[in-house]
Amino acid sequence: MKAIGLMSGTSLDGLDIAYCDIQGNYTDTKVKLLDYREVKMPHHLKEKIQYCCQTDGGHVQDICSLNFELGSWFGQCTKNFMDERNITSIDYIASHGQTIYHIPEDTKNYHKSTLQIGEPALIAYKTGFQVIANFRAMDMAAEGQGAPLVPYADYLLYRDDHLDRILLNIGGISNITYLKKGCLEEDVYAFDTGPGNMLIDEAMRYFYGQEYDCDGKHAKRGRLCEALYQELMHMEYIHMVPPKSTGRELFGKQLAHVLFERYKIPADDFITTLTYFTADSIAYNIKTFTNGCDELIVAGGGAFNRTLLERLQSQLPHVRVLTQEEIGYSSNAKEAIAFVILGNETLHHHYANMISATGAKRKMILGTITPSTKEVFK
Ligand SMILES: Nc1ncnc2c1ncn2[C@@H]1O[C@H](COP(=O)(O)OP(=O)(O)OP(=O)(O)O)[C@@H](O)[C@H]1O
Ligand SMILES: CC(=O)N[C@H]1[C@@H]2OC[C@@H](O2)[C@@H](O)[C@@H]1O[C@H](C)C(=O)O
Repeated sequence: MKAIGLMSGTSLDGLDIAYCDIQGNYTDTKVKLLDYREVKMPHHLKEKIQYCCQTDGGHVQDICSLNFELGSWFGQCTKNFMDERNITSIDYIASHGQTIYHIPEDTKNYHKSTLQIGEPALIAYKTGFQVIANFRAMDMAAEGQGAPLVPYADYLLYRDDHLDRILLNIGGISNITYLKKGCLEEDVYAFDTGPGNMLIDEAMRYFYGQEYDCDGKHAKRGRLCEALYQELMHMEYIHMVPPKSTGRELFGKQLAHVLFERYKIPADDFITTLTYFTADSIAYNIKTFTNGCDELIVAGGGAFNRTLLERLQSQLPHVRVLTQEEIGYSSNAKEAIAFVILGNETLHHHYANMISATGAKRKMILGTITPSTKEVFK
C-alpha cells in the first residue's frame, strides 16, 4: 500500500508529510520512506494554536473554527505535496492532528482527556482519499494516557537481538522508548521524560524574536545558572514514575514566562541552562527508569541542536549517542512514518497501543476512519 503520514507536533514548527510504501502488518511490517516534506506553519495559524492551548486563551468558538481551519490547511498541504510529486493515488492518509490540550489523568475538576484537532473530513474532501485520525482516543477509553503512541512503531522497526536500544525523540516534548535486546512487546517501556525544545524555543522567542536556537549556538555561548537549573531539575514531573505523559500545559509558555520574571540573567545563560536541563532531565530519566542501553538513537528537531546532544553524551558516557541520520533514517520524518504504521494497523483491524507505555487496560484498535470521497466525485 501507499500512504501519507501527517504529523504536526507540540513544537508548532510545521507539518511533516511522509509518503511511504507499507507492506504487511504488526511484526511483519515493511515500511519505506519514498518522499518527505515539511511545510512551515504559517505565523497566523501558530498564533491561533498557541492561543487555543492556553487555559485563559481560546474560547469555544476559537477552537471550533480552528479545527476546520487546520483541517483545511492539512488537506491543502497534502494535496499540494501530491501534485508537486506527481502522486496520483494513495490508499490512505494517517493524520495525527494538532494536540491542543492533554489531561493524562483525572483531576479534581477534569476528566482525563486529550484533544487533537484538524478536522479529517476536510483532509478527505481536499484530497479525495480516506483519512485515519484521532488515534489517541481509544487508548484513553481503555484507561490509558493516550500517549505515547510511537513506541508501537519503534518496537516494530528498531528492536534488536543483540543491542539494548533507546529511541529518543526530542520534539516539543522529549520521549523515550526502551527496547532491551531480544525484547518482547510486553517488555517495551516508554514515556515522556519532560521538555524537548519547548522551553528553549520560548526563550529564543522572548529574548531574540527567533523560533529556535539553530544548532545550539546560543546555548554554546552561555553559562549555567545553578539556581534556575536546580529549580527545574526538582520539578515533580521529572521524578514521577512512568507511565507518564506531558505537554505544553506543564512545560509551555506559562512556565517559561514565570521563569523569565523570576531570574534576571543574561539571555544566553538562560538558553544554556534550559538546554542543559532538557538534556539532563532526559539522562536522569534514562538512568533512573531504565537499565541503560548500548545505543541511544535520537530523532526530532532536537537532534540538530549540537549543544543539547553534546551535553546528553557527557551525561551518558557509556552510551553511543546516534542520530537517525547516522543510521540512514530521517529525524524529521520519524513520527509521520510512525503514524503511517498506526494507520496501517487500523486498516488491518489490529491493535496499535503499547499498553506498557500508555497504561491502558487493553490492547485496542486505534483511530477513526473518514472514507474516501472519490466515489462521490465520479
Ligand atoms: N538546526 C536546529 N538546531 C536546533 N534546534 C532545531 C533545529 N532544527 C529544529 N530544531 C528544533 O526542533 C523543533 C521541532 O522539532 P520536531 O518537529 O521534532 O517537534 P514536534 O514534532 O513538533 O514535537 P513533538 O514530537 O513533541 O510533538 C524546533 O522547534 C526547534 O526547536
Ligand atoms: C498528547 C500528545 O500529543 N503527546 C505527544 C507529545 O509530543 C511528544 C510527546 O508529547 C508524546 O507523548 C506525544 O507524541 C508522540 C507522537 C507519541 O504519541 O508517541
